[in-house]
Amino acid sequence: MGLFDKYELPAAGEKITLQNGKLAVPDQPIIPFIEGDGTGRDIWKASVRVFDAAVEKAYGGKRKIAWYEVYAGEKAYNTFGEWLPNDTLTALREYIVSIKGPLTTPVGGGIRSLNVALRQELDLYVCLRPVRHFSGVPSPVKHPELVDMVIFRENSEDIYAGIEWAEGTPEVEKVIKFLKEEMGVKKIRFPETSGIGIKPVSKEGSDRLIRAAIEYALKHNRKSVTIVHKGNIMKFTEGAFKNWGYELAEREYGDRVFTWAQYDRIKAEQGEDAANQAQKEAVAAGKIIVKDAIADIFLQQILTRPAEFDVIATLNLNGDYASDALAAQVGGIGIAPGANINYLTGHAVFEATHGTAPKYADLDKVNPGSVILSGVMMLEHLGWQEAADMITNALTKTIDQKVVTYDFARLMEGAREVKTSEFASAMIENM
Ligand SMILES: NC(=O)C1=CN([C@@H]2O[C@H](COP(=O)(O)OP(=O)(O)OC[C@H]3O[C@@H](n4cnc5c(N)ncnc54)[C@H](OP(=O)(O)O)[C@@H]3O)[C@@H](O)[C@H]2O)C=CC1
Ligand SMILES: O=C(O)CCC(=O)C(=O)O
Ligand SMILES: [Mg+2]
Repeated sequence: MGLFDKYELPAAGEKITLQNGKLAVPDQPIIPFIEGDGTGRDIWKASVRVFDAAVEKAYGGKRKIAWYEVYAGEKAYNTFGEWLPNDTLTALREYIVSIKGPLTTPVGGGIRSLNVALRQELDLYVCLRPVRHFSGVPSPVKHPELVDMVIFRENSEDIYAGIEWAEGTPEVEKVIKFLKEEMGVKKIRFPETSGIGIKPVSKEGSDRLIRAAIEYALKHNRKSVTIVHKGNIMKFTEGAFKNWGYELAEREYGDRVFTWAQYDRIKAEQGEDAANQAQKEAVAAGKIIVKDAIADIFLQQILTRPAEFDVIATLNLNGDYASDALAAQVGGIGIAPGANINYLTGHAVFEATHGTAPKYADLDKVNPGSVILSGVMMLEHLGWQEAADMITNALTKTIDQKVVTYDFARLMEGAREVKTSEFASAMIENM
């Protein structure tokens, strides 16, 4: 039997492979893409032209991406009668690096998130979302340039595991009975009418996420890693995440980090001045400060003192909220890129932070910037830095010319509002 049940094999290109833990990228790599639902369709059409133009210009035709369409969401359902065909998972595994548009998830019922399913099936345990300001991009805050953070969101656990039972079902009745009778739980306020959700958070899952964040901070000369959690309330999930983070930082990176757990120990033994002095010396020695913040105050402080935050390591739900909040500070979700990565297998699925924005679907209206910048992250992941830089420069230049889509135009003086496709064309002209 062939590789796929329903899909044809790619017509052109060669496979990316993993050799000695590193990606080996041929000049014509096969890269699967999922177009996405809703505005995903408008955005993909525009973005792919930008990617192809940049690669062509950067390498004079020597390199070219062999795009390979795979299906998920509405297009998959309409074509194959399945929301997430097995062939898609096979392709994403086989070809290692891919990119996707957003996929719709119904609220309160219906299918579970296909986006989350892809992350779980490929064990893409890091959701990496860099947030920084591009000059000229309109922002609701006075100093958007102070925001330069990289979110490491745990991508395989937490309430996104989808372990929940609906109110009124025999299943939830059974779970509530078990909790009351066998676990001594007395605090379910309305046991007759509750739905129940379960939040699994493991040491292994937390360790690998926090390790990836610290590795990133070391590699990119960042100043700090902040572990963001709600550990005062959820002690054995979010609180444990914080504790495991400090333990891992000291155990695996002892000579290259200084943690606030260390600070607290020094303070308890030798006083506050000694602790401050120890932290000062660590900073002077170029060590990374590993600290933590409770999620609610974190959301205030990223607004009031963004310069104090750098790399962020957090659990799945916190990371989801923080991503959209931080995106707003640097110009909105129209320009917020991301990647889902397994650093051990090399598998990576690049995708924007935003969703399908259905009210704008097929209007050729929305900002393609998030997917375009996700593509920049993908090109960097492939080691095609020249093409990546060409796109970033073209994006900056186009925005500087005040040629922007509706989301920026409504916040800018003297902007020329263009369609999704026109923005891509303007970028290509600016390369
Ligand atoms: N990874 C994924 O595939 C994700 C999927 N989703 C799914 O998407 C669907 C819709 O979710 P929703 O909560 O409405 O969030 P969306 O991110 O889809 O849209 C919310 C708002 O964000 C703005 N926006 C989104 N994309 C762009 C863009 N490219 N350019 C400019 N502005 C943009 C628009 O704001 P305005 O109206 O102010 O112009 C839009 O109304 C849901 O089914 C959800 O589950 C959500 C997030 C991620
Ligand atoms: O899967 C979805 O529909 C939403 C996911 C999401 O909001 C995210 O990953 O940021
Ligand atoms: Mg989200």
